[in-house]
Amino acid sequence: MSAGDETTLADIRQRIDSLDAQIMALISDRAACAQEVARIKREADEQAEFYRPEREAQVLRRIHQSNPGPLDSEEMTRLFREIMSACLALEQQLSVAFLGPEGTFTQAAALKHFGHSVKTVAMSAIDEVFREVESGSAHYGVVPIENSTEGVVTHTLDRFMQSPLSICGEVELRIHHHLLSTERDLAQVERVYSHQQSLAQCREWLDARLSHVERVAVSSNAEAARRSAREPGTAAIASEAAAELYGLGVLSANIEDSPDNTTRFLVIGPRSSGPSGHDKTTLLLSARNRPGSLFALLSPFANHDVSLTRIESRPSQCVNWEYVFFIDIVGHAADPPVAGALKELREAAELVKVLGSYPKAVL
Ligand SMILES: C=C(O[C@@H]1C=C(C(=O)O)C=C[C@H]1O)C(=O)O
Repeated sequence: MSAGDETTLADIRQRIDSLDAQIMALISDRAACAQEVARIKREADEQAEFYRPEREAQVLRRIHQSNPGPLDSEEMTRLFREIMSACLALEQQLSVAFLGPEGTFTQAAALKHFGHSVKTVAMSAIDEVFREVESGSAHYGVVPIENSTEGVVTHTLDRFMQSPLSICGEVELRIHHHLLSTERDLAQVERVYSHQQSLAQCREWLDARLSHVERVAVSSNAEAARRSAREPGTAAIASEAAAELYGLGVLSANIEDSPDNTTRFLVIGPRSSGPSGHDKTTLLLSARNRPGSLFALLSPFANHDVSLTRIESRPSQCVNWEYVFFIDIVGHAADPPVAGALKELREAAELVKVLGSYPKAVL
């Protein structure tokens, strides 16, 4: 490097220092605005809602769409996710219950959705996450819904049948599995712990690289990491967060057989979200037990041009009805086409429960 390069570097670093000072001043201005918003909300209503998922989704969408580069839009949006999280924490420190233990993918989903300025509280079962939010001990909860890793979808769906809570958000998370261990060498690994689903999702890799090694299924990936940390000669298949938390090294990264393995989570809270412009609605429906009843449930959506993105049937836990249907549709319950479909549906169905309208996941 020449003396000229050194001078240029010094100049650029000086510019970076000055930009950092400006960024800090701007973030502080933004934080002061959030405090002002909090004051106004508190004055208007003692039980004020500080967290506004629809507003946050709109802010993040705007950032995602208007990012000029060179930073990737996802990266820029993540930075703003954290700025907003810190601003909201000035208004109110949120507590978010999640399906634990510490280091699970559900915790990663909670932090992805709310940012790192919330307090996450580990629960040992989905039912406990619901109860923690129902009792008001936690403000919000995060539970897996379409989960290729923990295999608990039906549990979450069934719990909605008896819960007064609403869905106020969704989170999508790319699932990467890593082989974690305190050992430095694959040859030292004699046993691998993980959740049964994760073992299945890494089967080809395990067959190729660790075919001789015992595979032991445990209750969660985080539990696998916890055990492996205490037992020499073992490894766990789990997330990067679990590696950090339990002091394990990454022996081999991204060992999942299918690289685009995504899991969806729901955010549950006392009420659903306001309209953000790009929303989804989840409904719980049951039909009268007679021929053509499923058709009667679905035709109102077609009549009002509302798209269905998912339909799931579950045995009802009631004597009156045989099955209930969980249906995801595009749009907010307050959007005219959805409102029209719901009105028509209420005449045809035995039960129509709007589990929640919420912004489509931005990140
Ligand atoms: C500032 C507000 O409150 C919270 C913080 C937000 C932010 O920092 O941008 C956005 C929505 C709310 O969760 C608001 O309601 O506008």
